[in-house]
Amino acid sequence: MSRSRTSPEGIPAEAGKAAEGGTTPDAPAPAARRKAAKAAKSAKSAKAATAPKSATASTASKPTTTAPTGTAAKPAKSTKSTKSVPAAKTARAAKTAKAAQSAEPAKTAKSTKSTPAAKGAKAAGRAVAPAAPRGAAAHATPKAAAAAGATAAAADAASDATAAGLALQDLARALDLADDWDNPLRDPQDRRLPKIAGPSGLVIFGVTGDLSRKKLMPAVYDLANRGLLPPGFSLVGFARRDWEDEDFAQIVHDSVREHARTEFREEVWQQLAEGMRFIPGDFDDDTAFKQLRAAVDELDASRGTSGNYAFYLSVPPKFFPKVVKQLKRHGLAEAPAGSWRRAVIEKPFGRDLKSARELNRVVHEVFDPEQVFRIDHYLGKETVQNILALRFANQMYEPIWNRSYVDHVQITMAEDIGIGGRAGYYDGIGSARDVIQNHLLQLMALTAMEEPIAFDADSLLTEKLKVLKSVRLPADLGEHTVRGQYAEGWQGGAKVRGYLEEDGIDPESTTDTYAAIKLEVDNRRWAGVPFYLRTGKRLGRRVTEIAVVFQRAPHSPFDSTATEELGANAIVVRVQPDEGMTVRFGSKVPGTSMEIRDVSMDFAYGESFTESSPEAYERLILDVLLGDANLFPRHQEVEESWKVLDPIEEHWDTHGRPAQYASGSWGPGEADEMLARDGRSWRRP
Ligand SMILES: NC(=O)C1=CN([C@@H]2O[C@H](COP(=O)(O)OP(=O)(O)OC[C@H]3O[C@@H](n4cnc5c(N)ncnc54)[C@H](OP(=O)(O)O)[C@@H]3O)[C@@H](O)[C@H]2O)C=CC1
Ligand SMILES: O=C1O[C@H](COP(=O)(O)O)[C@@H](O)[C@H](O)[C@H]1O
Repeated sequence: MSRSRTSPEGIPAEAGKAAEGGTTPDAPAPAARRKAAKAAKSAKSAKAATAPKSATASTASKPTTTAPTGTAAKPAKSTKSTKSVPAAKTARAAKTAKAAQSAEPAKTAKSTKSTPAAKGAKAAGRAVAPAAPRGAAAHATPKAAAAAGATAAAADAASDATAAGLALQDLARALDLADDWDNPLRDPQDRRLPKIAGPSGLVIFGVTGDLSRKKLMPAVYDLANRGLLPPGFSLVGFARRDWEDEDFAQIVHDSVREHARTEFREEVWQQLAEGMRFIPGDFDDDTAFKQLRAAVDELDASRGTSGNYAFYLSVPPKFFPKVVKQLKRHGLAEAPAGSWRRAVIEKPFGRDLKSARELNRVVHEVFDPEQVFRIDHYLGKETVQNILALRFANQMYEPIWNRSYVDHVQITMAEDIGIGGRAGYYDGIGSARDVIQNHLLQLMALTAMEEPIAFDADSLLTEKLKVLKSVRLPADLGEHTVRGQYAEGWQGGAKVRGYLEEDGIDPESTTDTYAAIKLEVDNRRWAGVPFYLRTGKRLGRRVTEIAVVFQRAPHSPFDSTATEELGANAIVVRVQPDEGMTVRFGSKVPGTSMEIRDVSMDFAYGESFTESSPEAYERLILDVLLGDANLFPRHQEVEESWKVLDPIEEHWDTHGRPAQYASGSWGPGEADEMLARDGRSWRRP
C-alpha cells in the first residue's frame, strides 16, 4: 500500500508509539491475543468478501486518544464494528494477529527489526503502556500522523475482536491477504518520528551524586514521560548508601519532582518506579557487584530487559578505570547472545593526553570502541546540533563562512555560579580542563569543520578530527592565553566568596576558574582567522554563544560620521539560555541624515517552535539506549583536544598565578588586554 493511502488524521497515542523506530518489550497479554484473534477473523471475512484494494486507510482513521500510562492500553473504541473495517485495515489486523499469536514475551520485543505486524500487535495488545509520546503523536507531522494512523487502524481492528478463537490456518490465510501491505512507518530515512528505546535498563554508578540528582534521574523520567522508554525499562542505582529499593525510589522521586523538565504524572512515575533497584556498595566491593549482576538477571526475567544494559559512570573520574574493571571481572561487560552492553563515561576523560590514553586503553580492554559512549553533554543540546543544520542545510551562510569574510570567532561559555559543592573535583582541574578541552573545542570543531559526507558518527568524527588536528597554538602563550580566579564580589544581589575562600579549596590553589585562549585553524578555509575561546565561573551571567564576527565592508560610500556607531556584522548562535540565533548588521536610523547603527534579527526557539527543547541528557541517554553514537566524542577527538590544551596547561604551571577577577564581572582585565593587543574586544553577551 502506498503512503498516500494512509490517513493524516488523529493518532491514538499507543499506535503512534508502536509506529516509531524502536521496539517495545511488551508481551502480548491474553486480552491482546483475543483481540488479535478477532482481528484475524475480520481479515478472513474480508478475504471472503474480496474487498476492493482501493479501500483507503483514511477511512479507518481515528481521533487522537491518549493512553494512560500503567493501564492496560485499550485502543480507541470509535470504530467498533467489524462491518466498518475496510479490507486494507482488516488485512493489517490479520498481520497484527499473527504477530500477537506468535510473539514470545521479551524475545519479540528484542529485535529492532520487528515486523510491522508485531508493532501493530504491540499497539493492540500492550499490557502495560508508557505515557503517550507527546512528541510522536500529539505533534506528529501529517506524514507521521498518517503513518501512525495506519497502525492505529490495525490496533482498532484487533480491538474489534470478539472472544471467539481462531485457528492458526485461518490466520495464515488472512495473512496472505496482508502480504502486499507495506508499512509506511518503516521508512528508515524518516527522522521525524522519534525513536523509542527497545527493551533495556540503565545502571547509574554514582547515583547519589550531584549530576545524577540534577540531570540524569530527571532525564530518565522525562524520557519515560515522553513515551520514549520501553514499558519494562529498569533503573539500577549503585552508591555507598544503606538503602532499600524503596528508599532509592524516593530519592529519584524527589529529584524528579525538583528537576524534571516535563510535568509530573503519577502513572508514569509508578511504572518507572516498579523497575527501580538499588545496590549499596563501594566500587571495591565484589559482593556489591555480584548483587548487581543478580539484579540485572532478575530484571531481565521480571521486566523483560532482555540483557540490554547501559552502565553510566557518573562518578569521580579517578574511579572510571576501577568501575570498568569491576564490570569485566563480574561478567557485566559481556553481553549475553543477542543483547548489548554499553559503557557511558562522564567527563573529563583524563586530565591530559597521557592519562586520557591510559584511560582509553583500560576502557578498550573491556569494551569495544562502539560500546563506549563518552559524554559531552554540549553535543546533546539542540542549539549545538543546530550548528550543523544552520551551516549545511542552508545556502546563505556557507559562502561567507570562511577567511574571506570572517574576521574572527568568539566562543563564550560564561557561568554565574561558583564551584558549589564540587571542590574535590574542581580544584586541580580548573576551568580549561573542565570545559575548554571538551565543550568549547567541540563547539569550535562544529563551527569550523567541513561538511560531513553524511550525518553519521564516522563522518562527523572525520571532519571534527580534521579541525582539531589543524589547530595551531599561538607562539607566545603568555600573550595569547589568560587564566583567572574569581575573587569575592556581588552576584545576583548577594555577596559571594572568592574561590580561595570556598569550602575545600586550598587557599594557595592556582586552579583557574576563568580561561581565555586564542587558537587558529591552519587550513584553507580558516588560515589567519583567530578563534577566541573563553569560559569562567562567577561571571556576569550564564550564557553560552558562538559569535562569528565579520570583516568590515571593503569600501564605505558613507562619510565616517554616518558609520560611527556601526559595529562588525556578526552571526551569533545563542546556545543558551536564550536559545536561538542573532544576525547583527547595520541599518539606517530613520531621519533625514544618513546615520547607520547596529540592529539585529533574531530567531528564537521559543517563538518558532511550540515544544521546549529536550534537556541534553535526555537526548544523550536515549541515544545510548538506541545505540546511536553520533553525538558522542570518540577517543581520537578526546586525545586531539588534550593535545591542544596540554601545552597551555604546562605553560600556566610554570608561569605565575591566575589573575583575580571580581565575582559578577566579565573576567580579568588581562583577558580584555589580550584581545586589545589584536585590535579586537570581547562581545558583551
Ligand atoms: N555535577 C555536574 O554538574 C557535572 C558532573 N560531571 C561529571 O559527572 C561525574 C559525577 O559528578 P558529580 O555527580 O558532580 O559527583 P559527586 O561527587 O556529586 O558524586 C559522586 C558519586 O560517586 C559515588 N562514589 C564516590 N566514590 C565512591 C566509591 N568509592 N564507591 C561507590 N560510589 C562512590 C558517590 O556515592 P556516595 O553517595 O556513596 O558518596 C556519588 O554518588 C564526574 O565525572 C563529573 O566530572 C560532568 C558535568 C557536570
Ligand atoms: O560540564 C560542565 O558543565 C557545567 C555547565 O553545563 P551547562 O549545560 O549548564 O552549561 C559546568 O557547570 C560544569 O562545571 C562542567 O563540568
